[in-house]
Amino acid sequence: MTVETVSENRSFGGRQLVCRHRSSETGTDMRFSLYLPPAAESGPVPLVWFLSGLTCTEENFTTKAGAQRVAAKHGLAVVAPDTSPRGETVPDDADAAYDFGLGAGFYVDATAAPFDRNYRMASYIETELPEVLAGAFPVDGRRQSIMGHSMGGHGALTIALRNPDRYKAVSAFAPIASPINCPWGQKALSGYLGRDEAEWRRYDACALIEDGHRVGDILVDQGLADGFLENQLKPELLEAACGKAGIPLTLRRQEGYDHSYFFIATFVEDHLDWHAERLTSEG
Ligand SMILES: N[C@@H](CCC(=O)N[C@@H](CS)C(=O)NCC(=O)O)C(=O)O
Repeated sequence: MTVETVSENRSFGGRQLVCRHRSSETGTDMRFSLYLPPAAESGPVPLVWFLSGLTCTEENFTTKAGAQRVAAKHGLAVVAPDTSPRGETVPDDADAAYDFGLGAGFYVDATAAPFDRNYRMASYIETELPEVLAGAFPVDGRRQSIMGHSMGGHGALTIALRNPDRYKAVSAFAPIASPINCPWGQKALSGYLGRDEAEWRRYDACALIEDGHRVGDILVDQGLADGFLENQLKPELLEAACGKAGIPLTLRRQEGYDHSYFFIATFVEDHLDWHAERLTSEG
């Protein structure tokens, strides 16, 4: 499997890469960013996944979150994939809206035409990209964790809930708590999966928890000045689902913070500390 380096920059003693490869899942070229800390020079390091939100590419988190310093401190690799397949032949939203299609893959495997050909972001993140990374870089597949923002927070929670043995930690910034119960999610799930709502449940963190899926514990930060809080994000639904299931959820409601990367950059160190603690403890 060929992985091409698009750019490389030294950062906090490590390497910030942007890479491109051919994806068999999406049928397109895909880009991701990968930070390798100085510790990766001497052997495989734990790998943290960051899944981004609507409109993002691999670039937003990489250039705005300031994660490299903390990742270097803990000896963590951090991968930030793109949020959808892209290219001339990839179908987009009929109105080219920002919340469906390009830049809005929602981390599902689409089953509805014409999206089912390319929009296979669940399998891409869960299966294909881990293999690509393990084959090309000094990352330790037995020590992985996952976090994300907004649509990517939904992705991180749902992927962790479906693969509890794979990820040793999960956290989210302003996640879409229950896509079944918000306009962004309803548009995405009906467009990618069709109208049968039973098929939507494996892509909804609250439904997965209701259906018996479990993770060890969850950290969520949510800004209280986030314009999407009430209509789209609804952390109270995750709080209720975790409460009922007995999943320890640390939900921090942050006064005055909005939905932007200024919010993420403020708390990214707390999240990487949380991940490092769980990635480096035995068991
Ligand atoms: N463009 C949309 C908002 C999209 C949005 O806020 N995207 C978030 C993720 S859900 C993001 O990370 N945007 C890119 C950035 O801030 O760099 C709007 O105007 O309502």
